Amino acid sequence: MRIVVAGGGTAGWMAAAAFGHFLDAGFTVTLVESEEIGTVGVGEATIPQIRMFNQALGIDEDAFIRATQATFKLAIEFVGWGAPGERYMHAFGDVGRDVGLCAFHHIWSRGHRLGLAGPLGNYAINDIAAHAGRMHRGSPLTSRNVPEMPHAFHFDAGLYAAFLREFAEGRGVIRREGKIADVRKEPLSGDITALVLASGEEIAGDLFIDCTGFRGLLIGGAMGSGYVDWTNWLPCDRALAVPSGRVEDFTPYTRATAHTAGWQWRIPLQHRTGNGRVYCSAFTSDEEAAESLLAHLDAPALADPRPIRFTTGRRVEAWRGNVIAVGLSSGFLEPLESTSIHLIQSAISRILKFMPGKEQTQAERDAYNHQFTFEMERIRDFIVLHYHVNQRPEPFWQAMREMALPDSLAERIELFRANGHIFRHGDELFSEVGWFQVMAGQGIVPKRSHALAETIDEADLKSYLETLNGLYRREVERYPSHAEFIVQHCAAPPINLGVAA
Ligand SMILES: Cc1cc2nc3c(=O)[nH]c(=O)nc-3n(C[C@H](O)[C@H](O)[C@H](O)COP(=O)(O)OP(=O)(O)OC[C@H]3O[C@@H](n4cnc5c(N)ncnc54)[C@H](O)[C@@H]3O)c2cc1C
Repeated sequence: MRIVVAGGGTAGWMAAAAFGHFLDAGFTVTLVESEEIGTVGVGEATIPQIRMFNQALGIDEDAFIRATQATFKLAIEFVGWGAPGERYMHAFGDVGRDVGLCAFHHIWSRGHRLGLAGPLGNYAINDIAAHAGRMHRGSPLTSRNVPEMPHAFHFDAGLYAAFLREFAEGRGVIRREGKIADVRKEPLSGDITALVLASGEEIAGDLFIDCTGFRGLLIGGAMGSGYVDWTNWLPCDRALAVPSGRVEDFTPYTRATAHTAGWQWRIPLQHRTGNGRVYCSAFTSDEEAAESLLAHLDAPALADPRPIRFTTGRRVEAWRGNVIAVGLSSGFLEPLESTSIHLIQSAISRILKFMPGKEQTQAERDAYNHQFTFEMERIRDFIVLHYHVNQRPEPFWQAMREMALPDSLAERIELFRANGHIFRHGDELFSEVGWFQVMAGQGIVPKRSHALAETIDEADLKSYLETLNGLYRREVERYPSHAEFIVQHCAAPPINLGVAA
């Protein structure tokens, strides 16, 4: 069985690394990439699932951090999303602890209504550690009543692809440099039989993984799988990315700050900080966006802002014929919750589960595409939630507030407003805890408390919340600072990136 991966960005090299690691005799894996075309070069914040990918491949975490100039990530801080000046964290891991059958979010909501609860983040160890700029890995130091802190990473996308390339080539993946100019097809089935490079060389295969980025060269170009456009719900269509100088005390969290017609990311790495502005071209100009981006850096820019254009949405079919799209070729959701690299990982694990043979059936493709669509739509809803529930005054934000929502999201918000219920649907990515942090963080208050939360004595409720907060705070005080933790375990060699004139 010959697998051909088209494209060598994050998606291409993650796929090649996984195939090289998990598939042995009977499979060959060839990756084709073009240095001339290059990669999108962004995608530097992740969610904790990336650790499962690294662990499955047997990658040592500290070696990976050193190789990619990575830092740890415990949360995303949202600044100005509910209203200008407000801020909250979407922290990884649990918030509080359930009491019997009563979920913590119901307990907190009642405490909040009675004026007995502090901010939600007081009850999430990741939030407390992120605010304090502290880091710890593994079992808590003091007490088994304190949870572990799940973490992810910020890393340099270019260094990550290089790291995975070395890993993949070490496991037999063959890399071919060249520009894909055409494809050969089997006349009856329409399946691709070979990629034709500009040099005339042909690369034959049985299964083609399209990792050609926004171009979607194989899935869209050769196979004609259309695109479902979600611009009506997520109208931001441009981004500007710019690195800035290293900050000494880097935060263990990503920051996403709302601005006039979009938002700005800040991703601190060991050697520099990644920044970018995502914006809606119907509400602001490229010049305004660039000026505002540069005015909100916390260190000098190291280059000129790099423009990127995109259309939010997904492929109608991510698997068509013998082509499966992975990464940006399969669709795009803006990086507000750092989900794209996770979607790559999830697609790779789905491909490995299906592991199509030479004879592929439509039933397999339908099942795969159904799972892909479900996953994308749920994440889409989560991102739309951030935009929709706002009290910001600018025209862009008013339009976001007034837009008609996808039914699946409208139902979810209505249920939460009524009595604080949140239910995870199937194996969607974000749990009740994630949905709750964003709903509460952006100011949605349920009208009624859950009946079980109502039965808790007020004094008990107060003492329970105080105990949890005290326990987590005392634990976090023992942890080293994020910067100290990195020095102790995984400091990367310094890189001098210089400062743009
Ligand atoms: C503004 C922005 C910010 C983002 N931030 C995040 C984030 O914080 N976290 C996150 O998880 N994700 C983020 N993403 C998404 C993330 O960047 C991508 O998911 C990731 O980089 C994967 O890209 P890719 O490999 O699919 O495409 P690319 O990186 O574009 O790679 C495409 C590859 O295909 C090759 N190619 C294309 N055409 C040809 C051809 N004709 N012949 C040969 N080779 C060809 C290219 O050379 C390249 O190697 C962000 C995306 C954008 C746009």
